[in-house]
Amino acid sequence: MSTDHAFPPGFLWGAATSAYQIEGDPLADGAGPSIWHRFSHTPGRVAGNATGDLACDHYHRAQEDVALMANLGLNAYRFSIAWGRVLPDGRGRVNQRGLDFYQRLVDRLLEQDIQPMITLYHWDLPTALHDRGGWLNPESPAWFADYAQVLFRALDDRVAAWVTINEPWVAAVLGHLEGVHAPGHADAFEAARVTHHLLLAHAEACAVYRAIGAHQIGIALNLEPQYPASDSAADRAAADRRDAFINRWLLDPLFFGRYPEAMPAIFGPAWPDFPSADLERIRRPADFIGVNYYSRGWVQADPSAWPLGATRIQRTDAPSTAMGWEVYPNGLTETLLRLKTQYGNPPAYITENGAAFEDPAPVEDRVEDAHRVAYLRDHITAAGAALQEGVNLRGYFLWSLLDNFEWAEGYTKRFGLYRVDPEEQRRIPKASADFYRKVIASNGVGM
Ligand SMILES: OC[C@@H]1[C@@H](O)[C@H](O)[C@@H](O)c2nc(CNc3ccccc3)cn21
Repeated sequence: MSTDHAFPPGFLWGAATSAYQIEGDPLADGAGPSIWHRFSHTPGRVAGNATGDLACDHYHRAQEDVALMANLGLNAYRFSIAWGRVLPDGRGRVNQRGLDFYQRLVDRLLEQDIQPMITLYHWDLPTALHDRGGWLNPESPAWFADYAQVLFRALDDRVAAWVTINEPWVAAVLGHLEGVHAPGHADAFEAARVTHHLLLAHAEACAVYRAIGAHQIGIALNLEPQYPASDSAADRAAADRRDAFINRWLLDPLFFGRYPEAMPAIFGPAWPDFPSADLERIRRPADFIGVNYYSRGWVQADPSAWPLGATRIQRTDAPSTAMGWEVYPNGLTETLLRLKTQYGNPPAYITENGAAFEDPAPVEDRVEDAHRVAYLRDHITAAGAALQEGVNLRGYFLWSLLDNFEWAEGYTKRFGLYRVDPEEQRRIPKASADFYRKVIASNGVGM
């Protein structure tokens, strides 16, 4: 069978980044601090006590980075807006200099025929709102809708697609249950309410957009297919629980207006009785689903592992990335096919896909990242296979354009097509950049 999966004309080939991970200078021009600024400046929270103060200095190098995107041949670029740059207090007063940065960025992208896809929230809540309860506050969906409206009015004439929230699951579970992401809470009673308010925030922003917007709006979910480590009934049940916990917890309310039945059993008393009217609002039809795919879960039953009684185990007989995530391209095809067979085949974008590897040192200003080239080739081929099965896939956004601030891992994990070291700020091309340029030029993976 040919592996040359031709993609349809108009398919979007993009790259993805987020504000806190690449911009640097988070308090410039009157910006207000975010929970990631506070978290990364708290000793011991991030590897090497790294912060986003430098990152890729994109706030001052945006023109250079847009030239890189044009040189790759991207026809789309997914980036996020730092809420605190636009609304330093999270609400009310607009910081025009912060908004102007994004106006200029959008205009530069359009000059290069690169379509902007803007993520409104990629985890960097203003501390001013966190100090009022943050996503635990029932007012938080309204705060988000007001912020979204400011951006819709300022930019919707030039922006093809909006993503409301990036990975509500990660924001809630890593930030409020496991405590390894900002704001660093480890409270069983927070994650379910934070997730619910993030979904309501998505719904309220969609409602505002329906009234004033003219393009597309969606949400980006981290979707990870779960497989039992053995065919034992215990492992199969554990994989089902982890599938509900990671995938269906978000998919089912967004598409069916209900949470999976497993959730109250998983969380017990920490699972509130959510009003059905809320679920009806959450079920508002967004225009597309964003799929952030990296790997699959290989799941073993483990009664000691609260709250699931299941753990994701590292396979020793399969290749994995520097994050310890198994390289499993078929999981991308299976995840996309699931959206077709179980969730009504909605318009979908792969809003993130990529890998961190221990890249070799640059030689003559180039990095030979053969592992990443292989990962990308296999996953783009897997996306093409899903298209051939009738999945309503509209685009692919590679994570990431640049090596950047990888959250709690700091700068120790590199996902970029270009190598960046914060202390010197050069953009050193990798072999994967050349590979991706060829994929875009031929609209698919050849041979
Ligand atoms: O880790 C790579 C990227 C990260 O840099 C992005 O900001 C974020 O959107 C992102 N999401 C995933 C997949 N989900 C995930 C699961 C567990 C921990 C962290 C992220 C990977 N990534």
